[in-house]
Amino acid sequence: MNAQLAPAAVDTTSPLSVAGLRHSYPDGEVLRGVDLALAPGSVLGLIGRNGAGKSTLIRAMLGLLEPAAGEARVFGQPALRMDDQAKARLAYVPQQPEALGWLTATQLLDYVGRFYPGWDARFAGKTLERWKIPPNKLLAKLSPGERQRVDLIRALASQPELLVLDEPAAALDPVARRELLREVALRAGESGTTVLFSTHIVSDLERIASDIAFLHEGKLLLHCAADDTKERFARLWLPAAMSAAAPAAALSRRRHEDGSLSLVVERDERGQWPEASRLTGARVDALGLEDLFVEVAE
Ligand SMILES: Nc1ncnc2c1ncn2[C@@H]1O[C@H](COP(=O)(O)OP(=O)(O)OP(=O)(O)O)[C@@H](O)[C@H]1O
Repeated sequence: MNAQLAPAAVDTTSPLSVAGLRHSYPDGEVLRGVDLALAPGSVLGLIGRNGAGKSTLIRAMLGLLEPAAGEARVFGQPALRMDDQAKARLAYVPQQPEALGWLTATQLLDYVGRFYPGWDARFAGKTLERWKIPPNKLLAKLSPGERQRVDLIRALASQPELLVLDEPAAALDPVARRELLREVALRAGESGTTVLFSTHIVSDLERIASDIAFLHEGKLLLHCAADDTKERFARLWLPAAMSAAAPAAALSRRRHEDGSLSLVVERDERGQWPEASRLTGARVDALGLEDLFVEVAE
């Protein structure tokens, strides 16, 4: 478990990792020192509010953007200088579909399939049908959801070892979203595919993520096993008279109109809640993932 991660050296055994990543746009700093390494076969859900920097982080992790500082590695290689073999082992679906609007879905899939040794043409054909994509319509004329589904089919049919999806559910209806999540979970379970997906839909995380990373104001606030969150974090409520006893280390702190305090707290290394929770009148409430996200992101 890592809350407020300390800077780390890049992990060369991880399929995808970054250390000390910083990046700024003219409007200001977006990533302020991110360290993150995916375990092989894990499904990491990257969550954060709109504009938190998720897409920027993903692009930097894949070498599509040169960060101001820090290092990203894919299969142990520097992301900015990945060789073709490494590129063929990964699939990335960006939030915005790539151009190529003059091709039909069938043409696109036939074309890109040639570049991947493990291309599963049968899966591509069957899924086009199952996901009801008009195979012979120009991509430019498809709806955003249909277009996104073509990109997802393209990513999955290449049978990647590493699958990176930036807001994969953004343009999908609930049925398509559920199908996609099922497919991703299947890949991770059966083929050991390592998956990174960004989202702000907490229920998607709960469905398939083995790990979650929470990006907030350019930093990773949490990075832990998804199942751990209920055990490790809670909301501590202290009446006004006890607010001076509030622990200094809290992931969030909110003062109510009556002077009472709500804090998101974490168990210490001995598994104990902060001392203030044992004061008479203090209350510790369990926090679901959605509550945790809302409390900390506010
Ligand atoms: N090319 C760019 N030039 C300037 N600013 C940018 C650029 N790309 C992103 N930004 C800014 O950087 C911040 C982070 O953007 P980013 O797209 O990485 O966030 P995000 O977490 O993926 O957001 P969302 O959930 O809304 O997709 C935003 O404030 C955005 O306006």
